[in-house]
Amino acid sequence: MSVALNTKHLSSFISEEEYAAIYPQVEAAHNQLEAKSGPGNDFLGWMYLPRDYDKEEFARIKEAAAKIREDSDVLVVAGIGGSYLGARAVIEAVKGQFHNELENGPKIYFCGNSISPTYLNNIISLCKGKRFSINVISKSGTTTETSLAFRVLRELLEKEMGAEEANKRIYATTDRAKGTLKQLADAQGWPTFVVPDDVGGRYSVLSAVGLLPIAAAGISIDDLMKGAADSMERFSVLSKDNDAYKYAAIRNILYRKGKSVEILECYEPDFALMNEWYKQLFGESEGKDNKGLFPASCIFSTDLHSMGQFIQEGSRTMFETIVDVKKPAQDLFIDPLEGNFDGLNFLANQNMSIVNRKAMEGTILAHTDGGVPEVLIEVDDLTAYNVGYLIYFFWRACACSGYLLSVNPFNQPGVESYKKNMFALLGKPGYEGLTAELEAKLK
Ligand SMILES: O=P(O)(O)OC[C@H]1O[C@](O)(CO)[C@@H](O)[C@@H]1O
Repeated sequence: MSVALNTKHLSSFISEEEYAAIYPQVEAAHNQLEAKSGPGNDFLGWMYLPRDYDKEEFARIKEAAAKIREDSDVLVVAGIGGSYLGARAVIEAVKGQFHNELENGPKIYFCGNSISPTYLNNIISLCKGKRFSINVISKSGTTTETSLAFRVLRELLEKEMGAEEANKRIYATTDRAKGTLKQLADAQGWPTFVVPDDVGGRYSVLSAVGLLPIAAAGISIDDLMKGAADSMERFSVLSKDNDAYKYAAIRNILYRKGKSVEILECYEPDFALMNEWYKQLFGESEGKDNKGLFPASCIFSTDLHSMGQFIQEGSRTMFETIVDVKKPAQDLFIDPLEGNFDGLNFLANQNMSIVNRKAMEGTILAHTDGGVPEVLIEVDDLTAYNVGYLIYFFWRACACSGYLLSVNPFNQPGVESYKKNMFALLGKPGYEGLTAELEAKLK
């Protein structure tokens, strides 16, 4: 099985009776999802997306990706949140963090995911003098971070390549009909791709939002979708053996026992952006109505040397969910060293992945002794197929987990507060009433 939940380290934290007691609630959450009767039911387009996706658009995505790979040294992807994280997460998980340095295809850079002028200047430097293309991604078409970066990069592209050529190198992924970006794209004749109405940002990686940059990175989107489709077949069925639902149940049981932080962990650094993707997925879905597990993340053994002390002995508020990647993309045989000057010959004559595994096993036992529940999500490897599989697993689990918590897992009203204040402080027309009040608070 590509992805499997392993609960063997949980026996001292959760009893069989507790699993049985929460099951009727899992059943109710499942029924709400399938009947589309729960809160946020207009955002359930992800549920059967790996089967029902737009095949004609999928073919256009592949064509656009092939063109980008042919005519571009650089692809800049402008987007934030769900319009950023999934694409980067899949690319780094499958191709590795150093894909830009090690692969022959176009370099893929992401921007519009902050308001840092330093970051954007660096992106400009990476594009200047290169044959570059832009994929601007925004469902709303109005997100400040994305729009600002896109405005600057579009100008650069037009200056470097002329307006006519620039128009052939801008790919807009946005709403089917509404929004400034859609209007602009139509007026300029840019190829456009659609963020489906019923798919929210954090559930959009398997739409054009993620698929175009992922395909441009040379990853098989067929494999990615096949993995997600197989995962959908398995995790859309109600049963006590449904690992996605069981994971959701575990999260809820632990939350009710005062474990208010979940740390998603992996012993592969290439998973770091998948951690970030997970944080948006669960954070925006569950953190509302003064409820929710705080989604945190670590890469081990790296963070064992920074966060390890806290996890072992700090306040007992967290549990750990470890994504156990069974087979690394590459292994490394450790040769013995004559003289054993570094004292490391006890590690020799085996693959480095074994050392990584022993570090994981030792840590799990130590943290369990420290009172931290340990959940394992086992995945064979980080190929496109299995990453697609994992994505759908987390989607299903998250939706169920949100309903178990009695929140609407598909909205994110809280995100507007910072935007409103920022606009007022920047003097955006329409926000004048708030400006003086906020400025007084800042004095
Ligand atoms: O695709 P858009 O509309 O630019 O939004 C980007 C992100 O911003 C949010 O709406 C939050 O501000 C996220 O939910 C979303 O993924």
